[in-house]
Amino acid sequence: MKAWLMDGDGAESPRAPHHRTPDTPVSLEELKHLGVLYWYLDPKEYSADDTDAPAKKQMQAIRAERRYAHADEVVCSAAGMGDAFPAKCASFFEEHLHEDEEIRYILDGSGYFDIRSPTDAWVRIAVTPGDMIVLPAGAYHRFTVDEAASVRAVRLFRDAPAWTPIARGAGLGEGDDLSCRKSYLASLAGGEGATAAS
Ligand SMILES: CSCCC(=O)C(=O)O
Ligand SMILES: [Fe+2]
Repeated sequence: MKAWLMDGDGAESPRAPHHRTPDTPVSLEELKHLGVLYWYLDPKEYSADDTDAPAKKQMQAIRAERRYAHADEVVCSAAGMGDAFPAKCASFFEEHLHEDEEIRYILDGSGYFDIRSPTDAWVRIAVTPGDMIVLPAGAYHRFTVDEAASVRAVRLFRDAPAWTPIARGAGLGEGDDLSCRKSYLASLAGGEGATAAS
């Protein structure tokens, strides 16, 4: 996992890295201030079916602690999605939030999760196999594959899955009015988040 502040909003070419010049890395500590959680679970030691595989055990421990009852797999590629791939990519890349955490464990391929900094800059988080990431409820974010255009990931969820993305409206949009958004903003203001990755 690597993260950096993006140069611009990436709208013209979502799959390009969009590093600033000079590069402006964002540390794991700064991501923590944004409410992002991160683990590395060695993908060579992960098996979906073998509960004795070390990385699977680690995942089970995280799931138990954080009450992630639901798990499934998502394949995001032309091969995996066929004709639906371009439209799916477009919808993943629309800025949105969820009322619950977004949890992903990368199995194959790579991609970018983008999350807003407290000053509304985009922080780009590059993920590769072994990366397990949690984006907090109420945080505006988006996802894109990178130039290799393929990713396979485990999706985890508390209770029954509700993947509904809530778009950021213009001004006082839908997302801005939700209690999860207000809680998230309060968590930033209460910590050192207000100065992180700005
Ligand atoms: C790396 S997971 C693919 C994208 C996705 O599931 C999402 O954005 O919700
Ligand atoms: Fe999302």
